[in-house]
Amino acid sequence: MKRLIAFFLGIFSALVMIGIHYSTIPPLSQFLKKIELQSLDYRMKYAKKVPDLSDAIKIVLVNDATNLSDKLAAFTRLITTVQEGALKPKVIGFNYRFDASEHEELISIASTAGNIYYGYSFQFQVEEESPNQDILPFRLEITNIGDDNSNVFEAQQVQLPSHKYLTTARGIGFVNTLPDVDGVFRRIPLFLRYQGNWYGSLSLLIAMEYLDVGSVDMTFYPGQYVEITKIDGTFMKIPVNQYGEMLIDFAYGSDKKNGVPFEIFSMENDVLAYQEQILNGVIPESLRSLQGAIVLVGSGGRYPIPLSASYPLIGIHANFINTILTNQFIRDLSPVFFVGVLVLLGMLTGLACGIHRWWIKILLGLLLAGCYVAVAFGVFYQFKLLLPILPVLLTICLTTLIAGIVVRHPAQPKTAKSQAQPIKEKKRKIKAAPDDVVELENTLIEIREDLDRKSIRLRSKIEEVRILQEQAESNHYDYSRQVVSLQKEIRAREIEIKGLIAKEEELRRQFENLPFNVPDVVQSRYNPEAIVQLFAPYGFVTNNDYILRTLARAEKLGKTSVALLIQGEPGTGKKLLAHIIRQLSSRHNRPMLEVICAGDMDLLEDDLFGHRKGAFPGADEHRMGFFRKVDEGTLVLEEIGNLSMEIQTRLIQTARGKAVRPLGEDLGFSVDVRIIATTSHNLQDLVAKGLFREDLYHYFSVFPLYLLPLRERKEDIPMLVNHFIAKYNLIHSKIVERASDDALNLLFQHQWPGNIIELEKVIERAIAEVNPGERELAAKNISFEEANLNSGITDPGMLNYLLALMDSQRELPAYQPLREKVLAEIQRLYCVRLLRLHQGNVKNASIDAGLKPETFKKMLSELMIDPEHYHY
Ligand SMILES: Nc1ncnc2c1ncn2[C@@H]1O[C@H](COP(=O)(O)OP(=O)(O)OP(=O)(O)O)[C@@H](O)[C@H]1O
Repeated sequence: MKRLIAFFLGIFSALVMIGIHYSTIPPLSQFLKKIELQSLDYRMKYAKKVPDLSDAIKIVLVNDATNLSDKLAAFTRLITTVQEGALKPKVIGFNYRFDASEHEELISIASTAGNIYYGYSFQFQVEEESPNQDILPFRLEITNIGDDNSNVFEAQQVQLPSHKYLTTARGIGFVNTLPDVDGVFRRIPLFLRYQGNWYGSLSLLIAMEYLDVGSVDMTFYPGQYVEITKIDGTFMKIPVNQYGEMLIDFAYGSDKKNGVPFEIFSMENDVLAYQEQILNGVIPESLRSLQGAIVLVGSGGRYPIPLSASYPLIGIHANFINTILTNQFIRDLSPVFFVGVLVLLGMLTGLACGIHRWWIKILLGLLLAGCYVAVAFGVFYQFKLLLPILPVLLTICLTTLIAGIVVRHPAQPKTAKSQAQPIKEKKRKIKAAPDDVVELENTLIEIREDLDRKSIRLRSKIEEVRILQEQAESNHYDYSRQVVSLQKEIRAREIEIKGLIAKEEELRRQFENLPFNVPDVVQSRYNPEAIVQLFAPYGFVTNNDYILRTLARAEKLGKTSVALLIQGEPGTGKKLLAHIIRQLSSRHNRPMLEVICAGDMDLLEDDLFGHRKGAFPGADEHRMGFFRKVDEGTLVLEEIGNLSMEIQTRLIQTARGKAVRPLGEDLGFSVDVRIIATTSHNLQDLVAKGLFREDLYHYFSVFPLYLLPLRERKEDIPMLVNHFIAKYNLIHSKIVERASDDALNLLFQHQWPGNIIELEKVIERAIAEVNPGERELAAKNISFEEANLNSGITDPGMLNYLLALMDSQRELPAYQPLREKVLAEIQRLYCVRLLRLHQGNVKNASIDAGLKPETFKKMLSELMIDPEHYHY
């Protein structure tokens, strides 16, 4: 459904793009306009392509403008009369304004020559009033041009419409001597509007003449292009802005490295200097090229480019005419092709919208925009076709954004991975297990076991040294040779162990850099039936694929002696799994101890590592500590995330060094203990907050096992219910066989914040309530509240604390940690009740609590409570 919405949004975006294209240029802000101009500048500047140059254009520069009219009259007479037109150009354009009354000779020579234009503009007739003010169809009648000189002179007064980013010219013919506001010369006008009339430019006139389009139909679409239909039916389009100005690439011809592109003659040095020669019938070879050419006469700088000279117009006209003659103007794109591109883009945008991760969406949007720019540039360079970049880019970005908001995806339920391994969460899930990953993990297990073995051996060597030294002291025998050789061995082993640790570290990093989650890969190979059969006798019931995979991995890892970490919310079965792992391991008949890492940390430290008699006041006896008590066995450390930094430091030393040093002892005792740690915290977060040692985290996190919360595996509920019915039938002497459908429905609806332990309590109470002889648990027997409250206390340390507080025999706990713990637990219970009441609605819950939503949210995140879980 969401994909469909996204797809239609894509189509919609395509329609928007098409709409933008076919409407007149959309009202872009001045800012955007500026960007557009700058992008054009950029293209012009970096268009390194050498332009095609028409050899039809010849430029005659007037070096010295004194007696200009006479000079031009002499020149005109010369080239139009000599040898019956041997030098006669096709068109001559004077880039000057002359007053007919003052320059009679020149005007009369020019007007009789027939192909000489000395004005700057011509007026043309608008054929009809277009219903659409934006479109101006007209017929260009070149034959009329120049007949009425008054138009020429009137045109001198034209003031172009002023525009922030466009040229303000002083009059037709003087255009583009002024730069745009940003100092760049950009345009040449094809058309100018003056007193309600439109005027065409000299350049246009000359170009039309040369192209033999003495009479053409033109349609001027301000802001888009001028369409010129030639007599032979072919047409061309010249893009113009809304003021009739043509975008012209001044880079053409301005490449000074390649020299001046057009052939240039100097009026005084090349042309008039040969006057006598020419009149005698000898035409210098260099001047022959004027015949049949477009001759532009004007004064100016050395180069026919419009950037520095005071009269740069011939450069502009030459460029412009060259552009038309060589077809280098930017053409419009075929509508079919264009629509095709837009629809494709729209659909891709739609697809991008269908992806739920916002950053992928943004990346895709940018990628699409990048593709579009690349296509637009490619099309521009290859075909000289212009794709409207800016509006389309804007549309792509906007549509992606809007669609991102509209196509909302529900928050993803936290998966096993997301809690178990936040880093690896980012990685792709894969179905098959590549052999090399399994291989890699096996190697890691081997290294870890090897490390353990070698550390134990190292310990025994150190022990030997100690014993020898003690014996030497008592029997005065010299053992120094043996001691030296042992110490040598110890050093060698230490180096070996260092190497192994480095190797382990490297492999661990490799795991982290793999593009997928290692447990997922390794766990994907398992036989569900075998796993169910293996775990059922231990009272572990499940039907959930992920849990079965976890059990498969637990079985594999369980057989080894490596330290393990079991993660999961309270009541998900971590302890149960730890017990089973121990049962499956070779240490099953060795001692096992469970320690809740909570309460007074000093006491716990003493519990774990022990002390020597007299180590501190009140230490009347030696104390072994749990590590030594369970030597060769298994130590389960519950809620390892609660450990103080001191204990963490001693723990990693003990775990790595395989030796425990009780308080007050100089030397450590070797111990071979397998540690299984459990936690309901996100240890990585604790590491980030500086509350958990990174090395200890890595020590355990290499082989993590994660148990899903019950709300994410509700398919387990019926099996679990049956399991607990059987268990509590025995205890309460009942004969219940099953739960009714209504009861099961009720159980399915519940979100189980207390997980399986909560379910167990609900069933236990229901069984207790059921009448003797009844065979079915009914919905009425199910009640959650009390169970919730009981299971609500999730921190085992909390209970320890409270017990210690109430039991006068026990040591009084320290106030500060007690206060923090109790407060945190109360906050947690309170928040959970509130969220349940408001079905996960944070805003309402915060109002109820009299807190700002942000404060409430912060509190939830500190307590690691996800409101989504109460959204039912
Ligand atoms: N898959 C299961 N099948 C049957 N019983 C289960 C299962 N998982 C948990 N239980 C039962 O639920 C109860 C809670 O399990 P356990 O104490 O192992 O959870 P925990 O995660 O260690 O809890 P906490 O973090 O609060 O210590 C136990 O009675 C256990 O037997």
